[in-house]
Amino acid sequence: MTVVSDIDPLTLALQPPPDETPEAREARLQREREAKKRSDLIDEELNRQRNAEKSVKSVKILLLGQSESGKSTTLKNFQLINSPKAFKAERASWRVVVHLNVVRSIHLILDALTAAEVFAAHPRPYSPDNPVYPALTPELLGLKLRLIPLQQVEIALLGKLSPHATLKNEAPGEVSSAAEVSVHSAMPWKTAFSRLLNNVRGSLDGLEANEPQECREARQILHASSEYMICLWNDPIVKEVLKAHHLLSGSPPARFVRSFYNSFLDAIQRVTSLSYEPTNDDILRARLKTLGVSEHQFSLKTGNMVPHNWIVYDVGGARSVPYFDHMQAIIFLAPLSCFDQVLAEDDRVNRLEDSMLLWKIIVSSPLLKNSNLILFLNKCDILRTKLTSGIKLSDYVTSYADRPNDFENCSQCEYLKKKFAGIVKNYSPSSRAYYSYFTSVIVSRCFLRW
Ligand SMILES: Nc1nc2c(ncn2[C@@H]2O[C@H](COP(=O)(O)OP(=O)(O)OP(=O)(O)O)[C@@H](O)[C@H]2O)c(=O)[nH]1
Ligand SMILES: [Mg+2]
Repeated sequence: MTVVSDIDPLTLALQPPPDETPEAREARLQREREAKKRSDLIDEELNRQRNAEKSVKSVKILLLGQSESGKSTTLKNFQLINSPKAFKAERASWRVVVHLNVVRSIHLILDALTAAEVFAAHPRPYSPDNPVYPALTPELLGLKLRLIPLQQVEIALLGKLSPHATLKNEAPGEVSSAAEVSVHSAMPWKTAFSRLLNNVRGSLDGLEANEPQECREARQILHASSEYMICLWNDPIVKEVLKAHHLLSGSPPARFVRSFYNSFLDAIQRVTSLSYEPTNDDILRARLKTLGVSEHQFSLKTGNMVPHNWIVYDVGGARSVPYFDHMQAIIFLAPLSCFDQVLAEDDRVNRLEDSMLLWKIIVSSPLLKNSNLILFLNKCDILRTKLTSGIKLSDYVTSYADRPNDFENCSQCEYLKKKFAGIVKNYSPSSRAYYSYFTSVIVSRCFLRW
C-alpha cells in the first residue's frame, strides 16, 4: 500500500531533523535569519535598480544639416564629453583617417598644379571658368614628381579601411581630388580596423608591433615625403595656383567647392612623424564623410539631474527626413562660414542658401512638428577668419547690403540668426521650443563652455 503525505516534498525536505538538539536548532534558526536578511537585501537592490531604470529618461535626438555641416563632429564632441575612454581607444583608427586627409589635400594641390601645366601648354583668355594660372617653376615640377608615391599610400590605407570606406565618384586604383573618403555608418569600421590591427581596444599601445605591413610602409612613405609636402604647401606660387583654382580666397571672389580650412597641412611634420598619435583635437578635425544613418547612445547625467539616456542619430548628408518621427529634439547644423561656397554636387547653388532651404523643409515637416528645435549656427571660427581676411558677406548675401562686415560686432551673425528664426516663425506647423546657438563644434568640449 502506498502512503501519500499531505505535506509537499519541498516542505518535507526543509523540515528540521526529528532528533534536532536545542543547540542545533538555535544554529539552524540563526542561519535562516541570515539567509532571509541576504535575500531581503537582494530584493531591495533589484527594486532600486528597477526604479532607477524607470527614472532614466530616453531622449531621442536627430542630427541634421547639409553635408559637411558638422553633424559627425558634434557627435564626436558629445562622445568626448560622455565616454572619453572609448574616444581615446579609437585613436588607432583615426590616425589612418588623418593620414588619408593629408594625402587627399596634397592630391588637391597636385591636381591644381596639373591644371596650371595644362594652362601653360594651352593658354586661354580669362573667364571665371577658365582662370589664368601662374607659370610653375622647375622646383615645383620636381616636387610634383617626388610626391607620386603618395598615390600608393592612399590606395594602401583605403584598402585597409575597405570594405568600410569608399572613395565616392572614383574608379578603383584612381586618385583624384573630386572624391571624398566616406564610410557607411552601418559599418563598424573602427572596430573592424582595430581588429585588423590585432589590438582589441584599438589603442596605439603596442600598435606598431601588430601593424600590417602596408600600413607601416604607408606611414614610412608619408614620413619620408614630409619635407616635400611642407615645401609644396609653403610655396607662394602654389598659393597663387590654388587661388586661381578657386581653392583659396583670392580675387576675383573665390567659389570654394573644397577648401583647406581644417586640413592638416599646417601640421604635416607632426602628423607624419613616426611616433604620431592623434590628439582629441585631431580626431575632431579628421574628416570622414558619413553615408546612411548611424545610432549612438550615451548616458548623460549632470549635477542632480535625472539621468538621461541619449539616443543620437547622425544622418549623413541628410536630404531626406520623412521616416524620422518621435524625436524629442532636432539639432540642425547650419555652417555660417559657407556663405561664399557652392555645393560640391551643384556649383550653381550657394551653400548658405541651401542650408536655409533645408531648414525650412525640416521646420515645416508635419512629421517632425512635435520635435523641439535646436539650431547650431556652426563654423563661427571659420566665419571669423573669412570676414577678417576681407571676404564680404554682402558680396554673397546681397540683402545684407552695407551693414558692417567685421565679426567682432556680430551684426552678420545676428542678421543670419534672425533669418533662421524667421523661418521657424513663419513655417513651423505648431508652436514648440526653439533654441539657437553660435557654435564651433570643432573645439573640444565646446558645449561645456555655454
Ligand atoms: N573649423 C571648423 N571646422 C568644423 C566645424 N564643424 C565641423 N568642422 C569640420 O568640417 C568637416 C565636416 O564635418 P562633419 O562633421 O564630417 O560633417 P557632416 O555634417 O557629418 O558631413 P556628412 O557626413 O557629409 O553629412 C570636418 O573636417 C570637421 O572637422 C567647426 O565648427 N569649425
Ligand atoms: Mg558625417
